[in-house]
Amino acid sequence: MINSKIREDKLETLVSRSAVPIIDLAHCGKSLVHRVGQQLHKAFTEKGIAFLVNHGIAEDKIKAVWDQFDNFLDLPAEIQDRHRRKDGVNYGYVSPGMERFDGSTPELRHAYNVCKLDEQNIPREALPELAEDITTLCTDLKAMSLFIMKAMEVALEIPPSFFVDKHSQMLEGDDLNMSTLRMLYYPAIVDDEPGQSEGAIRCGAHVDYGTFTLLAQDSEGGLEVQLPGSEKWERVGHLPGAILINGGELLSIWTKQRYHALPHRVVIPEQELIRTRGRHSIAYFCHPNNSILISPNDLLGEGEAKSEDKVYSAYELIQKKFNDTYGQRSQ
Ligand SMILES: O=C(O)CCC(=O)C(=O)O
Ligand SMILES: [Fe+2]
Repeated sequence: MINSKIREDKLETLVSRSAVPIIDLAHCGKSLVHRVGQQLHKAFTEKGIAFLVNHGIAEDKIKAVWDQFDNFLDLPAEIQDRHRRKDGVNYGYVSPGMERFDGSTPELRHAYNVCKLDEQNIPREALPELAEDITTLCTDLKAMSLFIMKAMEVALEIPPSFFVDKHSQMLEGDDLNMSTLRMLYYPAIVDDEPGQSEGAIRCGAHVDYGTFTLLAQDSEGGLEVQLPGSEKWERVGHLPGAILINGGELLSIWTKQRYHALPHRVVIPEQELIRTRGRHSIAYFCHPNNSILISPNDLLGEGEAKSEDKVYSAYELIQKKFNDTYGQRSQ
């Protein structure tokens, strides 16, 4: 009996194989922005993913937001309904089954998107502490994103502020910029419950749409990625306290695919014990301002030929993606 259960400590992960680059954001010695830039450049070109450690965002701040999202999910349905994501906007509550990343399989997860720190985006009235905790975390993640952009500018040898200027309206509202803090809760899997059949998924395979994503996940596991050049799904694993960064599609277009947009998904854990527990994560999706034109010719390397492809704005590119994900349901 015991043999039929897969033990967590026996599972091979990218963390257990030391296959994910780890980037230390603590300042020591050489100029921080240069070192981080070089390490990010290597990580984005070779793997599309890295762990950021010593990033200065206390674990308590992240846990506080997870706890507050649990409180939201305990609210009466009529209060939750008032905060549902509506047609044409990105902020608000998305209940299980509303998103379909692969176009067909519904996601078994609760999500709450925040694109601006105001009453409309955050259920402040229902949960004043949630508003406070989200505001603190958003401020930290935004600052961290801006630092990462500066490091990327140095590594790519492009004009200072190239990225920072194009992301100047992060968290000023989805009408200006689609950057989003997304709280996520994947409920425990109860076998035999309708909708949790074979083929069910916590989050279907996709690449993130924007510039890059910062992801804080708990220790429950389930996140899998396809590393560049491979179709094999590999478990990421858990590095305590680390924040994961993965490249998005816009960054990949911008860099003429030199930086990878990493396919990823969240599966239902194989281990019986773990699947009966819920999983929390928080993603901060970093996007350029909606009006920015994303041209692969902006960052041409020496001697590289110009692309003749049609140039779209960040807004046009993301709308196309949203239509694929939410289908006719909410977009
Ligand atoms: O929950 C996670 O770990 C990943 C979520 C994700 O990839 C997404 O929402 O885009
Ligand atoms: Fe994602």
